[in-house]
Amino acid sequence: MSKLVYTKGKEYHIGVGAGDVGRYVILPGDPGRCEKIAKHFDNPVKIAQNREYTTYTGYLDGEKVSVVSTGIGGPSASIAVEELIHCGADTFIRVGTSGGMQKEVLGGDLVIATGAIRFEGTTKEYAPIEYPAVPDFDVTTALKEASEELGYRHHLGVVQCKDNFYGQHSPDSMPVADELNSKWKAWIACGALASEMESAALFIVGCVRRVRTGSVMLVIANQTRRELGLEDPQVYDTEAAVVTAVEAMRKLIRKDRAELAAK
Ligand SMILES: O=P(O)(O)O[C@H]1O[C@H](CO)[C@@H](O)[C@H]1O
Ligand SMILES: O=c1cc[nH]c(=O)[nH]1
Repeated sequence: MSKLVYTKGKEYHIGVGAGDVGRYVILPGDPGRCEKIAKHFDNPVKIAQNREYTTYTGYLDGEKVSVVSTGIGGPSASIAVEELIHCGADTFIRVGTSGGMQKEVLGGDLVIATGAIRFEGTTKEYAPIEYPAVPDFDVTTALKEASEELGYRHHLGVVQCKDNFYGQHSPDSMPVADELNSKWKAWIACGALASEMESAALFIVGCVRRVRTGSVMLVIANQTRRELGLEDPQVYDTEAAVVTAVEAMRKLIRKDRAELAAK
């Protein structure tokens, strides 16, 4: 496979190379969330910043771990994951924000994805649409256990991914309003918990490249509740999702070590 090279030994977009990042990587969308996540690592060091991709590397339980922002949407998220795989990473947890879809999914809750609706373009260039976007079972279990132990209100289930943020929030302003509205209604009827933009790409790249992926999202608000005239608490502090992802990563590191030691 041919590889573009940004500077010698560095990946073209993320600007890092083998040895700069750990096997274990936390992936926020927002570059501004990286420093906050890196504060949970031991000895965090800022490694690179290029386009929407900011990278810090540090340690958890003595294991090298990194945080790399993906930017918004499937195209930039898939690039980050592909290039991190080139650098040796194989375990990824997305820490994002999302909008609640079911009325019991409140602002401030966490959503741990068990699957993602592929209403976006990136994954169509990887896999036929019939193939489901699903995370790794062990990563998802680690996220579930971490959120339970930390006592955070959380939900496990399917998330909806799209490319058009304002197609979610102002569907009636779009020429394809009928399609957007009827599908949104169907996804809610099927049980989709929350809407966001990167998990489908992360999960499909994970399946195709045989690496482990998972996602935890803070719910910042819920338009279904607003439409039903219910109270709609709005929460923007992502710390609960960040701590859940960090603790889940610690669990995976310990589990991997125990499995290696038992071999
Ligand atoms: O907060 P992040 O991780 O960026 O995630 C969500 O926020 C952005 C939209 O506001 C999209 O990237 C969406 O997936
Ligand atoms: O409503 C929301 C909130 C965060 N991210 C989204 O994609 N949608």
